[in-house]
Amino acid sequence: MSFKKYKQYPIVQNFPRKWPDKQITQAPIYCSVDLRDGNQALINPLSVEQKLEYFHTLVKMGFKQIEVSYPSASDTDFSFTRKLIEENLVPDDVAIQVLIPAKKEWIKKSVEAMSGVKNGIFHLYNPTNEFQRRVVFQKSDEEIISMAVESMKYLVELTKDFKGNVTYQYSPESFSQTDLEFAVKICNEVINVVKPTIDKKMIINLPNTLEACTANVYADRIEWMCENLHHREALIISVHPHNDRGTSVASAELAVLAGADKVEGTLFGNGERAGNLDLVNFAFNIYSQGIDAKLDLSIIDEVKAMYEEKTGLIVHPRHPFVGDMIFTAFSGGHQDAIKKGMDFYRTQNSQEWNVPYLPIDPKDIKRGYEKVIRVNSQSGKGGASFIISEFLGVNMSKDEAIKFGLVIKDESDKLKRELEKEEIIELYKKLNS
Ligand SMILES: CC(=O)SCCNC(=O)CCNC(=O)[C@H](O)C(C)(C)COP(=O)(O)OP(=O)(O)OC[C@H]1O[C@@H](n2cnc3c(N)ncnc32)[C@H](O)[C@@H]1OP(=O)(O)O
Ligand SMILES: CC(C)C(=O)C(=O)O
Repeated sequence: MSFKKYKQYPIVQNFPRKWPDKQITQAPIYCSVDLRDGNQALINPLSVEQKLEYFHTLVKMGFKQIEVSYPSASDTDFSFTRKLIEENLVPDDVAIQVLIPAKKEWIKKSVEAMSGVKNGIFHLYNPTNEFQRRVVFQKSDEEIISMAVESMKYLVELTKDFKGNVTYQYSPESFSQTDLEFAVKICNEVINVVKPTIDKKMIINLPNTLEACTANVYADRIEWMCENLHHREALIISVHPHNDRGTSVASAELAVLAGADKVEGTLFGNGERAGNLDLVNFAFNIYSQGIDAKLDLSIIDEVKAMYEEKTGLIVHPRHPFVGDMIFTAFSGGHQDAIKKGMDFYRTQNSQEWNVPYLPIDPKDIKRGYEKVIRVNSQSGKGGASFIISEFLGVNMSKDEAIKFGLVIKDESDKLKRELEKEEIIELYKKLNS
């Protein structure tokens, strides 16, 4: 094992960045790529029926852009796209997106899959980083650019008679490892083919295909691209962060500050390797800043159950905002502050959530308060007295709470486990009978 075989990611030199002084003030456009990028990372990709149930959940949550398939990958992906269109299963305000590699036969197949679509996003991609240009594709820079340009021309030609709304999206795939000069050159050539206008925009998606830099560097790269792309006013800039360094949420947030209008990601971050951007985490971050997240996050436990069932993956109990243990405190200091904070919130009838250690009100996602305070030998008087006041309606004096807290701590330490709410109530009743 040697760190010497890795090299440091280049920063954007002498760049007068503006994004550090900005704040997120509204939710960006979300695009769920669960049914494509998430799907291609599953041990067993989803069936048509499973995709359909998943799709309905995404629609129910409020997603307006959903990448539904890679139509040239499999019969399942092709048939699912056809089913959505032929059976009119896509609401009018939802656009479906398909991923298309830059090869004629695959473009043709993808266009066939989208025939009759009401709102379609045709997402063309080819890898652009130097290593892939030279080693994987063995093409010159001009040939790689020509691959993108000719493919986009072919795509535009094949879709020119479509009656529905057609939007083109281009990704310089592996943008994360592509030098900026080349990335902007290839994107500008593709933009020249589509000729977007303010009224008919195209999407340029700048993926962090392999996350290898800190979030601030990704933001610099996005802002640099925004400043150097032609016809910025006619573009929707999209980002597609992966999570190889575990910082995809930060990358997405800073990229939005840097000018991104759209973010692509998946529920709970499923995706290749360490995953895609976790859109649930991202949206809750927005919500907990007092901004409309533009997704129905109140049904997240229902969504989580669907996700775990379909993907066979488990959402970690400490997953931000939604894990099973996310609103639970065992330690005395935290419990004491939570109890005092909750009492204050209720008695003052406060409109502003400001309870220590609880980033949001568990009730927002239809969770009760019973899991907020759980008692073991790390707990103090606050935990036990919270249980007694919350579930027995008895408010102990401070002295009484101190004594009772010690009884509970000893009992839990002796049993070497957490005490259930019922056990605590039982002990309280016994001591007071
Ligand atoms: C970062 C991302 O997520 S990109 C999306 C990646 N997703 C997927 O690949 C899932 C779906 N893919 C598939 O089902 C298959 O790879 C197919 C159907 C596209 C191609 O299958 P095959 O013809 O067997 O090719 P295979 O998978 O071995 O290799 C990929 C080939 O496509 C080429 N290729 C890869 N990406 C692209 C692209 N965007 N445009 C054009 N060609 C491409 C590769 O250079 C390679 O070409 P070669 O066979 O001439 O060497
Ligand atoms: C096709 C592109 C957007 C992709 O999935 C990636 O680069 O991760």
